[in-house]
Amino acid sequence: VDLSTTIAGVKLPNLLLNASGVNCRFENELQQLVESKSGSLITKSATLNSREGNPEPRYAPLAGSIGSINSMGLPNQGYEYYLNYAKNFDYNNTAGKPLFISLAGLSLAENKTMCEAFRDANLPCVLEVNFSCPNVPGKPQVGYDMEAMEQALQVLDPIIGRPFGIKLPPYFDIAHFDQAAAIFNKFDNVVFVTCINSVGNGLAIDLDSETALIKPKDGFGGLGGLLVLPTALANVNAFYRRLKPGKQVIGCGGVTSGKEVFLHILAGASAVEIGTQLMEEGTGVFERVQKELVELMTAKGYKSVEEFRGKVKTL
Ligand SMILES: CC(C)(C)CCc1c(C(=O)O)[nH]c(=O)[nH]c1=O
Repeated sequence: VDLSTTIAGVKLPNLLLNASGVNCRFENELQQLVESKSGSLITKSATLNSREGNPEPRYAPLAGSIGSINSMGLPNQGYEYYLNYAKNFDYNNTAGKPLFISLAGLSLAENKTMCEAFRDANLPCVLEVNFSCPNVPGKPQVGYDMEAMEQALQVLDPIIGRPFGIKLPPYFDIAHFDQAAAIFNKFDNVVFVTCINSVGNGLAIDLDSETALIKPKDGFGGLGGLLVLPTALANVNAFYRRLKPGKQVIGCGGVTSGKEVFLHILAGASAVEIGTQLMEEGTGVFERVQKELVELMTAKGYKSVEEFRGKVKTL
């Protein structure tokens, strides 16, 4: 069974990787991913300067293993740490794993500086710009501001100057799928979108203590895990149907087993990320999920993901 795939011109030995933000802030965590059965790895979204992030508790699993909530606040080592990691990365590593770099500038100027630095370094890593990053205070995140998103791409696309991707928040209105896809179709270097980032501003409350689970933002935080699966599949399929040929979708959201990876591929995903389940289970999740996916594909008679990618049937 062939689980390999190619994204932005780089070959992933298998289509599984971590969701940016989980197990990928520090070099030792990234090394664990290199040594795991993932097909590639992505770094924690970087800002210009290093950040400690929000006060803890800032992540919590939800009761009944239905998902997670987080308001990490972009804790990261600053973009130069990840640039240096990318410079020293062994691109010919035994597993042949490519490296993805996530950037989340707190302003367009920050994103410009970081993209220029990566361009000048001319490394084989693939950039993913996190559009869930905040915009002007009081305005919605860039991903929810179509004008700001297009303007950001008009500035960043020529600077990045080669194939890159965008991490997107979930959309819930068909008109937003149409508007966002129309924007991405204008930029030839935008070769993939990663759907979805966490479902924004949920509130998880503990019944016994009558208290929010996490400290930042009065307990408001992004939702992940199984509970976001249908929203993730919809976003993957909406962009799969709307993006020009040659552009791909990386699926993220709700993956706990081989079953959900299969569904993401059926919806149109070319690669699939694991966040909450990786946080809860550790990097062994990649071997388990890969085995389950192979068993499922074999039971269904599929030898490669191409045979069923995007082939979700409708009634
Ligand atoms: C939410 C932001 C802090 C603006 C960006 C970083 C981020 C975070 C985070 O660092 O809180 N958590 C997520 O689930 N997704 C993200 O993209």
